[in-house]
Amino acid sequence: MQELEYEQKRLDGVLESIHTAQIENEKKLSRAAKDQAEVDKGWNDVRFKSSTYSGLFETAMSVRQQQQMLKERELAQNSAEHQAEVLKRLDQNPYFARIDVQDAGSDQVEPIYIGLASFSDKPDNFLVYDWRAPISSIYYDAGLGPVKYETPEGTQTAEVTLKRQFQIEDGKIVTLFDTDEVVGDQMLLNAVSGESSTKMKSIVTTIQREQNKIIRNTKAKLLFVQGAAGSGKTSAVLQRVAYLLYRYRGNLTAGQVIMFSPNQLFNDYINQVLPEMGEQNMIQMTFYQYTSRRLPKLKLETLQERFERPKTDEENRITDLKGSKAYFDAVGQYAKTLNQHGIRFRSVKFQGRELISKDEIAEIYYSFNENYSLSQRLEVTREKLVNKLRGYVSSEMRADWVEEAIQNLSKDEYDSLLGDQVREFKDEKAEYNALAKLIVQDAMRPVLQQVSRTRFLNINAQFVDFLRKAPQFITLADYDLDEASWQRGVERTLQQMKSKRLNLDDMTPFMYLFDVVKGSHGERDIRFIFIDEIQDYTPFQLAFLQFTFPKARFTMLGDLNQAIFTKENARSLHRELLELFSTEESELVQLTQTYRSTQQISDFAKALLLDGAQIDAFERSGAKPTIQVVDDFETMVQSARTQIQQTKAQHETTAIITKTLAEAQQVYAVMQDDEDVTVIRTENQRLVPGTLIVPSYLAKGLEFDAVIMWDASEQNYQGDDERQLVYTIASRAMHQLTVLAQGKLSPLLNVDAALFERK
Ligand SMILES: Nc1ncnc2c1ncn2[C@@H]1O[C@H](COP(=O)(O)OP(=O)(O)OP(=O)(O)O)[C@@H](O)[C@H]1O
Repeated sequence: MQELEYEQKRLDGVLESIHTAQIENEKKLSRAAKDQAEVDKGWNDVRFKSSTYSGLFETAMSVRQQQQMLKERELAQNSAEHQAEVLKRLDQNPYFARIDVQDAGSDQVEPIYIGLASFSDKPDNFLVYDWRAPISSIYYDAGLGPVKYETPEGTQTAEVTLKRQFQIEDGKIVTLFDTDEVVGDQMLLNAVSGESSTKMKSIVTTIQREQNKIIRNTKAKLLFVQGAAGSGKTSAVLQRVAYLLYRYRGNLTAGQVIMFSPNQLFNDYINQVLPEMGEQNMIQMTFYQYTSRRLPKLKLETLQERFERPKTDEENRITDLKGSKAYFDAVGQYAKTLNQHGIRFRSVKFQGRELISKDEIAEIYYSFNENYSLSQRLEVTREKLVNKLRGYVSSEMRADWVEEAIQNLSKDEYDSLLGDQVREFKDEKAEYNALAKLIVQDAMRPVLQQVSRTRFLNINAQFVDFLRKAPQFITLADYDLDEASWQRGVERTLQQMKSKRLNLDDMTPFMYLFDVVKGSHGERDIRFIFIDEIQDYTPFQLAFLQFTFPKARFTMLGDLNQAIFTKENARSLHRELLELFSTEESELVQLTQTYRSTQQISDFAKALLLDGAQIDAFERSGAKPTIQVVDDFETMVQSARTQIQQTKAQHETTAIITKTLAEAQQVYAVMQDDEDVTVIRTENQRLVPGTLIVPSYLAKGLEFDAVIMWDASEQNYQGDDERQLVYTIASRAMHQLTVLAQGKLSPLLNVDAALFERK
């Protein structure tokens, strides 16, 4: 009790200091606002003198001065504003843990209080340490006793004599307990027994040791995290972003960090975590969005198409080939041949007439010696073409259309054409020439622009040429394919391209070829790339991302058991990754403990896998999953309704996860008049509270209190390659899992009868 009193007193003191700091900061803010007003007033004194050179110079100088002042004020204001936010957050919850640490060589034991941000009332007197500070790492890493922790100056040894955890609400300590474990199980239990919500939560107070390793790793060029469903991969990685922004503050901005996520719904699900921790959000994208940004004119197949479109065996084998690293290398080899011959151009046209033919462009392109790279060739070709076009201006000035245009000029058009130019001409001819030149230059501007944007490259034709020749650069037989089957595949791609569409299989190679031909050096200012659900990427895509972000460190998270798009190929992914990144630069972290689901659900989900050995359930008890096999659709609906009512009574929410979108629509059609039911049709929707009906491929990464797996019948889930899908669906459930099936249960759900209840 004494301890509680002591801690409450200390807390009161800290809160008081926070309030004092808030008042000080308020003053700063209003001072900054006042200064701002003065700067604004200053603009009125900036005289725009533009008739003379010295006048212009003077104006520029005073503008520059104003800008400088503006910048300083803005900086002051921003930091004061930022500080206001930090203080507000600290006021709500100043800290969540205390560790007592005695550094080696020191005779003092120092209590360290850990919170979401650092706070000191005077220089070097830290009342709260940021959870990302080097010393805070101890809290997550070790129990009592001797410890080591990393500091910018090197490894430090110390002794931990106390670990204490707090829950603080409205300025009062509601719970306090001491522990000798890493992060006490009780605290973790409290954290994970909560209900699901439409937004992911931060795990800052209960980060586990293995997770902490992921969060604080700064060495690896490739950090590969293999973790079971619900093992906190995504949670840990969001903390990692926050950590990196802190660790490299001043040198790293949120705009230099990109997170590739599986779908938009997931983006929406995680986008509160960083702002709630007081950090800016990183750039979040799906690979789909990335490609559409790069190639807006080509439409990539949607997730639904990728998941549901039936494919023949031959198509599947082609897909395998196109996802391989060997195919990536094939693009590179093909591109090399373009140094000698074979580049495809489009002629440069003006008003429908061909000004420079393809052959002419090719002649220029290949007129440079073999030491030129593709990008240098393109660069000098572009320059030559621009010069050539400039040369056309004088011949074009004599064209009939120009004469006609001049004759038809109205007074206004005449004025705006000449703009600021002096209007005194020697004679009529000089006037005519001046006008003609301006008219032709105007008309040609778009052509010049196209040339400078290298539109004369015919990338579509180039890509088709590559597809046709690819068998020269890759061994088809390795993929059980022959020339004829390959060429049939090429025809299918061609058909798609006619309607400006591409599959993901083709889209990435297309972008890569485009980049290589243009000599792109990638997006070099991006420093960290995070890829969630890595198992759904192909080695080709990963090699491409590495090429695109050459300066970035990669963190890849995945669960090979949830490979619902790439299926069995995902198994070799890690090996292939090690070919992209050298072994010394890569680190693999495995997370085996799952936190999302109750022990009963985890055990059941694990049994669905053939080799689910490396999954440890967290000890949290709940009801066993139920399996109910019924005769018809109506009874399935009935059972679902009963389950939803039960979950609702406990203030929890249910998701019905169907295999396909069509099924989701079908279920929605009969349930739409029930209370609070929403169907998720596309990834661009938002998650809302209430009952959700979601197709499986959109449920990736999400979690729900209760999950109803819809129609797990033999008819619906047949092949062994759907095992991972079944596992992914089952592992979305936190407290309750209900499997419904119509007719006969899928053999994929044949697990030990002790693991579930049959209804
Ligand atoms: N250290 C932790 N403390 C508290 N809760 C945690 C911790 N780690 C994970 N969780 C909780 O476990 C659940 C699953 O975490 P998360 O979604 O990050 O897992 P995941 O590995 O990305 O899962 P999946 O692969 O299935 O998408 C979340 O509710 C998360 O809050």
